Amino acid sequence: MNTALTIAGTDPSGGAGMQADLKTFTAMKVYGMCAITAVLAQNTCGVRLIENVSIPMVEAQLDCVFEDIFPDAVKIGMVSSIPIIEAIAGKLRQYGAKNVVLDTVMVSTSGHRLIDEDAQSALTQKLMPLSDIITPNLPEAEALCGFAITDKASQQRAAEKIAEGYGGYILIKGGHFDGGDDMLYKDGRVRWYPTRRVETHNTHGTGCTLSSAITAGLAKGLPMEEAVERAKEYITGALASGLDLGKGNGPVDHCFAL
Ligand SMILES: Nc1ncnc2c1ncn2[C@@H]1O[C@H](COP(=O)(O)OP(=O)(O)OP(=O)(O)O)[C@@H](O)[C@H]1O
Ligand SMILES: Cc1ncc(COP(=O)(O)O)c(N)n1
Repeated sequence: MNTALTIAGTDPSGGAGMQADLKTFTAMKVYGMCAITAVLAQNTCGVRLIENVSIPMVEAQLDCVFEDIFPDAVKIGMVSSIPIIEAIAGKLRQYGAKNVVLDTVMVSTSGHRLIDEDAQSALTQKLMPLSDIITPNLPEAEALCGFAITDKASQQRAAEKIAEGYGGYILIKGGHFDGGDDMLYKDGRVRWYPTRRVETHNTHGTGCTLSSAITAGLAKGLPMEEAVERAKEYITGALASGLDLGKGNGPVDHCFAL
């Protein structure tokens, strides 16, 4: 069985963070593992409290995984502080982690900041160089490229700008364009993944789910373009299934195909 590790924060209501990642790994028949960076009190309505895990605990969790069950792919989700980012970068380098997917989590759907403002540059300087793909949404891509993205042409220019300091794949998700398409970019090559828009407010954790589905595909040995294609099919199916839970933006149905 192929194996995947997520390094992420928690969501006790089960729709985002490591809970979403592990459900996605399981639904895609990959053995899922998890190192927790922060414990969050959150639900479909919003984030109430965040407690970062200590650095020795982050490092020890990663040692436990890498020394025992070496993951075929690794996803990095919420990493909120500079010391946590540095600890993760050190361990990924020490163990030679492969197939690294970096979901550049900055702000939750509910508008809560999930990364310290001063940690954003550590994310780009320390974790991006270790990643095979980054998966920013539109606001995150704007933060990375430094200008506004208003249409497909500027979405592509943003990827070109981000690529000036980064050699991996860049997937700029178009979800925040009200059903815009996702764009995969590398070395001047562009591939668009059309979005079949689902009319729903239940979108909590879509970014987490898409990036962990890509991670599962890479763990199975799929080439990047195919891993993104399968992941896009998976998130569309999970949204379209019609699960309706919670009082806010509900979770997607990770188990729609089981
Ligand atoms: N209503 C929708 N219908 C179809 N696909 C959607 C919808 N909303 C989001 N998606 C898809 O879900 C994926 C993640 O999208 P989005 O751009 O919302 O990322 P995100 O902002 O990181 O997600 P999150 O809500 O977890 O923060 C993309 O592939 C996007 O096209
Ligand atoms: C632990 C954790 N990681 C990531 C997200 C972003 O997901 P969303 O933007 O859908 O709230 C989240 N809410 N919680």
